[in-house]
Amino acid sequence: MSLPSTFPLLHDIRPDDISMSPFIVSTTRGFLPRGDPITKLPDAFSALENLLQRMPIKKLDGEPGLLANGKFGDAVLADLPDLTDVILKHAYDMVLITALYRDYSFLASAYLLEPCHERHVKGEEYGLARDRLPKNIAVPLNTVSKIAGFKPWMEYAGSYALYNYRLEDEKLGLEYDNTRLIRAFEHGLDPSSSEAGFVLVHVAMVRHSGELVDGSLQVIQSCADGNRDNFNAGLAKVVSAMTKINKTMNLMWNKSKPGDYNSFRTFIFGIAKQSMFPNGVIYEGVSPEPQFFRGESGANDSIIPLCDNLLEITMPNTPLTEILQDFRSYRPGNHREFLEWIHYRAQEVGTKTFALQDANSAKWYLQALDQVRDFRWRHWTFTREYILKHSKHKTATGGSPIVTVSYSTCTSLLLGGKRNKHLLCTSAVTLELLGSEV
Ligand code: HEM
Ligand SMILES: N[C@@H](CC(=O)c1ccccc1NC=O)C(=O)O
Repeated sequence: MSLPSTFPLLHDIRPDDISMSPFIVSTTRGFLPRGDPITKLPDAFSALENLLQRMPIKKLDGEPGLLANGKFGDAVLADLPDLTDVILKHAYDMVLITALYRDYSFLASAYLLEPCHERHVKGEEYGLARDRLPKNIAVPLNTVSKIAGFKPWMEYAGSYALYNYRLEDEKLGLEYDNTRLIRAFEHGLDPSSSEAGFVLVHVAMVRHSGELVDGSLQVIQSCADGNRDNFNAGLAKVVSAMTKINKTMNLMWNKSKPGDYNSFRTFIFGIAKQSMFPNGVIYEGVSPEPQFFRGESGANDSIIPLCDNLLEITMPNTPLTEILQDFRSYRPGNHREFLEWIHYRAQEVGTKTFALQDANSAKWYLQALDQVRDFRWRHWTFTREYILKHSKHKTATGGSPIVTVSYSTCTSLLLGGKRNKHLLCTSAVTLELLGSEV
């Protein structure tokens, strides 16, 4: 099959156009939304806004909120009308619908996982979560998810991470110190907290993905044209963007402390493959059948998959391959289409072969690979320091088995020599491998 030689990528991000999804890949904003998320809901949604502001363990004013003392579940049942009809009147406004998706997915996670949080703070295991999502959350969440094209459960891009930042001062843009969270479970409304740091470092990294997208397109196009100089310049942009992304990633250690991670992590688990939800969740008013969705995860970020696809880094077939395939459906539709297009076009034009035919191109290509290796090594150290050293829970938020299974078989399949292991494996596979080795 021959693919279109160009991808309909946005060069003009049209931040004020509310008829399009906020998540359209562009050469300027990369994988960030086209425009910064709206931070306060219109008055028609004041009951929802009010509940969200009262929800976090520490509210914006520093006082304890509803999750601090197990009062959130009762407040949901008492104070939240079913706003589905109001939502349907705004179905044309994709920017608002995406903000509502973020907000209802926060409510759903907080509501169902509140009992697990209560046990976790007492030093106990998570135990069972609530297993029924009440109609006043379930129906609106299902409605906005359908319109926005997300799963009706919190996602990385459309909710917790990439649609959850605001600028303290509009003029100062996306500089790290100028960003704040819109919604939080724990202490995240305090910008110096580990929850804020965790999310805002992701945003600060993805901020550099415009240059990565731009460079990737140039690599594909110039390879198809046989234009060596442009090809090298495209790879140089990829290296430049990835160098910035990796440097920013290193901020995580300072902005979000490993020992703090597990307290807000309770709220970002999924409802599939988790001991807290052995029978999934009934969405009241939506379906009598239990629902199962993976939790959000950086595995749904598009930076590393873009590099893998562009540079033709091949993935070995392991028990985790299927899980990683499944993660793909938890990305915004346009991110997914773009990654697929890069995947097939890179093979069609032969980026790797073209790079290795020339010493200068090969140098740039290897530098790009080295950035991917750098990312994956640091990512593994995050997993070790933030999760494995502090948690006995066997499954990561996205539902991959983090510490249990012995992956020795796939280790030998994958590695084919220790030196290239971080390059060959996806991050999730890498951590499994190293988890069983280190
Ligand atoms: C303290 C910081 C982090 C921790 C503890 C962490 C942890 C994890 C874990 C446990 C997984 C396994 C997947 C699952 O089941 O959920 C994962 C996957 C992944 N994470 Fe992270 N992560 C962190 C930061 C990041 C950042 C900053 C990014 C990039 C923006 C990222 C990108 C990825 C990717 C791309 C995957 C796997 C998908 C693949 O390799 O194809 N992570 N992470
Ligand atoms: N899978 C991780 C969480 C995680 O990965 C994540 C969750 C929300 C936003 C970004 C994330 N980043 C990294 O992979 C975990 O199990 O803790």
